Amino acid sequence: MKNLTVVKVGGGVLENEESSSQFLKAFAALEGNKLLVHGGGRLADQYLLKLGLKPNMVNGRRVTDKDTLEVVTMVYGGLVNKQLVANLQSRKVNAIGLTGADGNLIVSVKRPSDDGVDWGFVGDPIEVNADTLNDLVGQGTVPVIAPLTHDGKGTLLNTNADTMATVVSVALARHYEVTLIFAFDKAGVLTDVDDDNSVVEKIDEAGFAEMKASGQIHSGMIPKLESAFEALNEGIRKIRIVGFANISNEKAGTTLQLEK
Ligand SMILES: Nc1ncnc2c1ncn2[C@@H]1O[C@H](COP(=O)(O)OP(=O)(O)O)[C@@H](O)[C@H]1O
Ligand SMILES: CC(=O)N[C@@H](CCC(=O)OP(=O)(O)O)C(=O)O
Repeated sequence: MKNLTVVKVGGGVLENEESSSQFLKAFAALEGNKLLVHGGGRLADQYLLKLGLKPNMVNGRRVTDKDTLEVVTMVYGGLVNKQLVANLQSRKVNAIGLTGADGNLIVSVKRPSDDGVDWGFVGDPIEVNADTLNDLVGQGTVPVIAPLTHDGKGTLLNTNADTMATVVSVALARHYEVTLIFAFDKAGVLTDVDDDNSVVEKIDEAGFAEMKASGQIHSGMIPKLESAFEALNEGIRKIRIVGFANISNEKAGTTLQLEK
């Protein structure tokens, strides 16, 4: 089977021009088939505030009312996605920018209200059109996917970018040996979130549970690891969580392990 590297890059990297450019340089240099899933949560926060709207995150996911959906559609599907594509084109990577609605790539269902949270226009993916992505990759293009999906009835939905990367990787595992890399603004999973020298080299689900219980792992790292372990259990060959400039360094960052 052919290899494919799926990279997810988060808003912490993209909100800063220098880190964004450093990441894109490293991504452009990756050899072989590749695909990029991007977030942009922190940029969405900035634009929401500029427009007088209040960001509302619960357990790492954004409560998305109608106004917020309009802003995230513009920020993720427009500004961030197209800037990434243009930057990659300048590096001779033939990127093609897509949301989950384009080519019917990802269909999702509106997340039901739970624990008293009305999520609004948040989508949980139920179907990924892996064949279309496979065709694009096969043509030598590099899909760049924004964290927006659709319900098949005309409504766009906001979907967590870590979840997008996971479902895309799992769906493409039918066609490729997939390596999934979460690139972000820390060196990896850390025992001390303020110390980039405290990288945990390998983590399994028991280790994750322990670090979560002790409070060493918190906030955005919880949903990231939850979706990453789901992908590992569904047959993704290798999953790494690593600093944005080190994606091609096999030894850098944290590698997820199946329970022994
Ligand atoms: N143990 C940990 N190791 C590294 N980062 C952690 C840890 N616990 C919490 N975090 C936080 O998780 C953040 C990454 O999650 P998130 O902001 O959702 O990422 P992204 O930028 O990829 O969207 C880090 O910036 C860090 O503040
Ligand atoms: C439903 C939901 O939470 N959607 C996310 C999508 C963007 C994202 O995940 O961006 P990062 O990777 O930069 O965090 C949000 O709007 O924040």
